[in-house]
Amino acid sequence: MKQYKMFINGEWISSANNQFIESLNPYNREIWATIPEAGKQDVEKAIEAANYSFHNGWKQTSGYKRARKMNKLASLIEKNADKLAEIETKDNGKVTRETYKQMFFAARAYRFFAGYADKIGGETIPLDNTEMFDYTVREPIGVAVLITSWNSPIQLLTNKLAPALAAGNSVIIKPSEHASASTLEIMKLIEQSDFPKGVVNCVTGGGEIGELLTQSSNVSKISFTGGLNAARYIGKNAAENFVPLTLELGGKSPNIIFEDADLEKAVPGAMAGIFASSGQTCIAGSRLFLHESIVDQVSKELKVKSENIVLGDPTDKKTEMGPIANETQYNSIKAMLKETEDEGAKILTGGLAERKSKGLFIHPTIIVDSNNSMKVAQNEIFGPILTIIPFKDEKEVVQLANDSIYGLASGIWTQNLARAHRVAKQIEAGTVWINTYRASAVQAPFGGMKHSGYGKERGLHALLDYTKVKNVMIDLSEDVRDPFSIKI
Ligand SMILES: NC(=O)C1=CN([C@@H]2O[C@H](COP(=O)(O)OP(=O)(O)OC[C@H]3O[C@@H](n4cnc5c(N)ncnc54)[C@H](OP(=O)(O)O)[C@@H]3O)[C@@H](O)[C@H]2O)C=CC1
Ligand SMILES: CCCCCC/C=C/C(=O)O
Repeated sequence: MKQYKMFINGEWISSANNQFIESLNPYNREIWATIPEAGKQDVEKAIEAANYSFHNGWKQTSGYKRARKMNKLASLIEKNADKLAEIETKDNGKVTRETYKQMFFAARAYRFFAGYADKIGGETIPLDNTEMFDYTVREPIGVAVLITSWNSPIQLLTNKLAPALAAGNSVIIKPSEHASASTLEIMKLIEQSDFPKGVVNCVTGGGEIGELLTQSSNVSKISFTGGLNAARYIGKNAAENFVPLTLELGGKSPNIIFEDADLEKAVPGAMAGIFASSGQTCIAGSRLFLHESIVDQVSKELKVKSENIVLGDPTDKKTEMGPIANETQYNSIKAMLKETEDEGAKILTGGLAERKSKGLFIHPTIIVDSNNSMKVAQNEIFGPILTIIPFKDEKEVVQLANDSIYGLASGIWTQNLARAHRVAKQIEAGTVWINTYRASAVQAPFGGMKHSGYGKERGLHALLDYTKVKNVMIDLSEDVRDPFSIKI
């Protein structure tokens, strides 16, 4: 049994009250590691360490020096990709064919943001009064709290940590209690990358630890990936202390296939949208809108293909879908499937079939005879459940696609260029994929609209979200000013 420790102020520590959480492998349902369960004392220690490091050196460190450490971290991630992928898979059941690739994507992100670290400049601003000189500087915000979910711990962490460090902030990380191990493995690499102690801290434990962190008046930025309920608490806490917030929340993303689409590409695209990661991804294309003329053909193809998906050991390269990441999520998916049947929608394939192995498996499931108002089409399931909804024309499908509280991602499949742009313009979502789905790039800003959150991760937008702008105005004239009137 592996016994992890937390990383606070450059030291590896157990929780002050010696409590811990057990980590369960969702494939064999064996407890394989223990993680410290932090208490108030540990949280306070992390906040103090992060503030001390920020004010005593880190905020004055040059971008070039920050970049060198980040590039070192990137190389270490690449070197340890196998091990990191294996640990992440053990913790959340995501297939290693994806987790392994994600490690190189993470390394790429650290390099991308490292490239920006020594280029965070300001602007000189021409004023109406030409005897005044005005410029801006971008400064790090201070101590950032980074809270992540269990579905892709390293990727979600990287989306936050890379821009936060590039901009010169100190951080306190709180991974999900369901999958903290890979984040703690990253802390080992942080230690080897020569970041000053206290710049990167990681406290582990449940939601109450996140609550304590976000209630603190000694943090200056919060970035959260998770669900709506926790986001509401965090939003209130952030508002109490006027702390800027980035929220990456859920989705119920529309994937639209028009009658003129190249179905050879669109069908695997629809599958990538919902069955990759066993559907446990915020960008899941869980609502598949099919033009009425292709519903029968595409449904049949999807049924056959999804019944051939290889479920099994997530560490086996041949496995396409691993287990559901944890018992809570597994039970929540099962409850939603039951509700779907009660609502009168039909399960074309998959559903609540008994699992043959010990693991927490849910078969790839396709729902038909449903409409966009049903709960299965409105509630985020975070599992391999695809709802097929027919549509008549462009106008109707845009209205249906936007009829959701969420606005994270979307897909459009068509060979008509004008239609692709027209629909992209009308869709209320932070990401629109055209003739692809679940494609990723470190340069492209990612983040939701509506209840999917606000703020951006990845790309230059993410970096700027970890900076604050200061304006400096200098009077170059020899004038003695009128004290009782504004100077313009
Ligand atoms: N937009 C995006 O980029 C992504 C969004 N998500 C969304 O995340 C959700 C699923 O993740 P899940 O982990 O179950 O979500 P939760 O909101 O339950 O948890 C997310 C993180 O927040 C912590 N947390 C829980 N309650 C609080 C609180 N009151 N204050 C501070 N922190 C808290 C959790 O701790 P703990 O788990 O230890 O209790 C965890 O670390 C889905 O809605 C999904 O769509 C997921 C991936 C990507
Ligand atoms: C443009 C894609 C960004 C995805 C960020 C979070 C998703 C995690 C996952 O799919 O596992």
